[in-house]
Amino acid sequence: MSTDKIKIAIGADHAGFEYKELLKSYLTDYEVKDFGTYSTQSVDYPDFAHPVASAVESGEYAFGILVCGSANGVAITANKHQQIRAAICWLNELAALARQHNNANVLCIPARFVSEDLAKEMATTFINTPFEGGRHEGRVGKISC
Ligand SMILES: O=C(CO)[C@H](O)[C@H](O)[C@H](O)COP(=O)(O)O
Repeated sequence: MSTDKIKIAIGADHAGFEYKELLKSYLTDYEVKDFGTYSTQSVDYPDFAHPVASAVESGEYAFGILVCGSANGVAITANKHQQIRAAICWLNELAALARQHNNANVLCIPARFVSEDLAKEMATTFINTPFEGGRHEGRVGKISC
């Protein structure tokens, strides 16, 4: 039986693994697919950011959440995908603005720089904040070369 839950693709490297597990347990109102990594063993973040970005880019998943130590690596990787707008957020207001102004579809969380509670708050805010459109529509449209 299909669910009507919002579909979320989540991924992390070893530095984001524990936050990914925390978010999976927290985001029970959504259909969350875990693209790995699956332990704290050192791995390469592109190996997990690309599959999440592709899953969102395909349209199968509404949003992606990527977690690594600084969020820089996963964001740089995800933004290589033409249809991805990945935003690094370290304040809840930034998570809201990424959706409102940039129509971001991937949230990148710096696990080594934010609390567990803030990570959970940002994820919920990101998923539930609509894009404002209006003056932002044209700007976002100019992002893709
Ligand atoms: O974005 C990153 C790298 O640009 C992430 O922060 C990685 O999680 C980090 O580089 C991992 O560092 P480590 O010393 O290999 O754990």
